[in-house]
Amino acid sequence: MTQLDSLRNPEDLKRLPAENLPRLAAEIREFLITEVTRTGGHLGPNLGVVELTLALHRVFDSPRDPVLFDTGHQSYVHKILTGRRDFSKLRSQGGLSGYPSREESEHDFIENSHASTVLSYADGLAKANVIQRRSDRTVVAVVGDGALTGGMAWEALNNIASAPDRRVVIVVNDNGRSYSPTTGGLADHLASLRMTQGYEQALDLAKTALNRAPVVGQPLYEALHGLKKGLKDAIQPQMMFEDLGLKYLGPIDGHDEQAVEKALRRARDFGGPVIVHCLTQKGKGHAPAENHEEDQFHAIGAAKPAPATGEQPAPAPQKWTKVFSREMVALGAERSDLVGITAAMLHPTGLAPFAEAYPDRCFDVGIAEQHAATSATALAMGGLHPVVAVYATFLNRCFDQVLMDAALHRQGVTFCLDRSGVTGPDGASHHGMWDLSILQVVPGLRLAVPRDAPRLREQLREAVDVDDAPTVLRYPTGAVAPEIEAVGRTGSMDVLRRATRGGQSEDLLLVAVGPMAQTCCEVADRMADQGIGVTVVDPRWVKPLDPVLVEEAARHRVVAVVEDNGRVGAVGDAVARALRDAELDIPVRTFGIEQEFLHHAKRDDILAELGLTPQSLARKLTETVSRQSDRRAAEETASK
Ligand SMILES: Cc1ncc(C[n+]2csc(CCOP(=O)(O)OP(=O)(O)O)c2C)c(N)n1
Ligand SMILES: CC(=O)[C@@H](O)[C@H](O)COP(=O)(O)O
Ligand SMILES: [Mg+2]
Repeated sequence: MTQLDSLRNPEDLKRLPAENLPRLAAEIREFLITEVTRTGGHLGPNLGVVELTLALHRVFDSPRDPVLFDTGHQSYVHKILTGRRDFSKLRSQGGLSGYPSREESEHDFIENSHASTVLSYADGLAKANVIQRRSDRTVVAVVGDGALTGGMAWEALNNIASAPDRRVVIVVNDNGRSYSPTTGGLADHLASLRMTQGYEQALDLAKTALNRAPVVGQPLYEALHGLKKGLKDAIQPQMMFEDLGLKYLGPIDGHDEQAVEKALRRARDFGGPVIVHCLTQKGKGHAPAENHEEDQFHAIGAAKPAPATGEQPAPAPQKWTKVFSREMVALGAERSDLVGITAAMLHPTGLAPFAEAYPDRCFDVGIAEQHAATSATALAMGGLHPVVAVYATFLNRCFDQVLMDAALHRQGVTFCLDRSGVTGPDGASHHGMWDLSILQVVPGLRLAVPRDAPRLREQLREAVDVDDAPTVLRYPTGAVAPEIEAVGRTGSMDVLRRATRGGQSEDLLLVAVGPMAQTCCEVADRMADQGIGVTVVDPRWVKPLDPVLVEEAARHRVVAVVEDNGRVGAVGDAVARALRDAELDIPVRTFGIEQEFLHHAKRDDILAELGLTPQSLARKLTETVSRQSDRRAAEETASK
């Protein structure tokens, strides 16, 4: 039986002799490498917190002492130690979430995978403990060096530091990386702390060596020590936190489980807010991850089945991100005013090649979308055209900045939202199902949803040519959709299928939003087989809607809109409002994501569950057209 097999809960862990822990850590690493390599997931971050999580659950009493994780992608070890070891369907339908899940365990608190929130939760829970006189409980928050570059973290620190009676232990999991090396002044500061620790070790080595050296040894060591003291004073590494009123312990080797335990016990017994600064390595213990320069296996895909003997592996499909990435590099050569901005996701958003080609024109602001949006507004005011590349779900973080900075000041900022719509394995807080709704209310903002690669290229160019309003493009995760050429264009709207019956009044106008064009064309083909005339259009720019869409609708009996976004307040509602404003009494059906938090599963499986498939849509719309025809026939009969 392995050590891991003997563990059922944190109590079992607490009873383990310390000398057993290195072997347990090795077993956990082996488990993570085996399981996550097969399923895909955040292997690197979790390999980096094995000893740290062991120490957390040996020192604190979860869930009485809530153990909170920022972003939550590094909570696999926490799950293993709290009785969840079936990783067979990790991040898949019916399997474990890749983040903490309140439904899964009483030991889990934060399901939101948006970074930089954990300290706010810690502050709130600590206040609740004081008010409810739970003075013997400690709130523990694990926050990464990347998450600490988010503004919310400092709002929370400001509050946590203001009350010395609140028992909060902040564990800074400092591996020097978000995906790429963490950027910014804070990152430099943390680096200086790491250096301090490096100096401590170097000095210890020097002391040992020099003490052996006759005569010159001791004086030389004193000189070195003076240098280090001076350097330490000069950098004042821990002073920043202590000046805030937070006790600082560290830096500590985050892979020395006993050292972390010792520091955590000190922090717990301190009885007030304490920072325990742990130095860790992303991907620790797995050389391919440790040596992976781009992101140390921050998030890996599921292992692909080996091709049958003799077969060549299928070429990887082109991704939406790659199309954006290449067009940005091309545009960067044509436009010296183009600048790129990322919120700590240079590679995942595809801006890395642009940064490589134009290093002075690309900025990684850290996990700070709000700062990204407002500093982009100022870059535009300064005569440049910024392109802010973020995941669609993270745009929520800077909605006010889009509204009250970029739009209010009518500045030409282009936001490119990758991973829009249903994403899949990252669950509720990662699906990009909000932007088509929330952006509808932003005055002057223009919103494009390209249906395929040529349109992404075309509309990115159209967007960066707009210098008096924010523009937004949004596209999904994964492989780019097949190209669909228009059979005509009226205004800025592409016609993809013209109803076959011709004549004044066609059965159905199907408005395809972006990549849903492929599904809508299949719907039209299915319905044509039933003798139903369907026109399919792609508005391309869904805000503002081109008036030609209303004119086209007037020639149809039913209008339907299909979009990969929450239904409420999105494009479907905008089309319905435009028809009402034109006093057109035509029924409008809107198809999209019901306004609920979606679980984790494969994108295609979720789209099928939502009924956003050709089969389901054709069936529903055939019924709608039939009911509308019957209604019209009845009205005609009644009017005779
Ligand atoms: C608001 C927000 N923006 C971007 C992301 C994408 N993201 C997920 S993890 C991560 C890096 C986190 O770095 P760190 O906090 O240091 O944790 P580590 O992965 O190093 O353990 C980022 C940028 C996010 N989850 N939330
Ligand atoms: C935790 C987080 O926000 C990211 O690591 C995310 O899981 C990556 O998603 P992609 O795999 O779509 O890049
Ligand atoms: Mg980090």
